Amino acid sequence: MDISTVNSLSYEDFVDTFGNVVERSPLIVAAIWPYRPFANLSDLEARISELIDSLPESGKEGILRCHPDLAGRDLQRGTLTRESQEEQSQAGMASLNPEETTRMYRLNTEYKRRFGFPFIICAKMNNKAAILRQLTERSGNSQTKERAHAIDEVKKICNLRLRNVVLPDIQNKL
Ligand SMILES: NC(=O)NC1=NC(=O)NC1=O
Repeated sequence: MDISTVNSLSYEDFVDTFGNVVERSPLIVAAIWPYRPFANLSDLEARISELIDSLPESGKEGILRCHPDLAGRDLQRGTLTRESQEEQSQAGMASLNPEETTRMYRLNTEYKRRFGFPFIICAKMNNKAAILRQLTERSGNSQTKERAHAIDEVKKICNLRLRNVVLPDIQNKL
């Protein structure tokens, strides 16, 4: 849809359409609906980013805790959201061998024990090797640095999900 269609949505339709651009956190888009009309896709992205940044650290960590592990319980059970399923599969998380699955589980468990939220990376911008490398490298970060890094990844995931629904700005001008 184009940005004028986005701006014409009722808040119910807006939340129905965009409610999962931040994984399992529809409150975020419900909160920015009153900022319409959005000038373009970038404006919509900026409003979401500003809302996230305005949250206290506990709120940011709450967003992080709404994300499923990569190659974790939800993937195994088939209970991932449609978006997460597609993203994780595309990054090879659904086709790990037993050794890789065990390694992901062990690293994810250690990461969650250390930080109190799951390891988050924009799967669509990475492959299996990059994800494992990042999970290892980022596990050494401070709480503050890692929370900020994870929020940046949430925004990348959000922006890609938005592009699946809203035509990028340039197409509106053609
Ligand atoms: N823990 C995660 O990073 N999860 C995810 N990243 C994505 O890009 N999709 C997910 O489900």
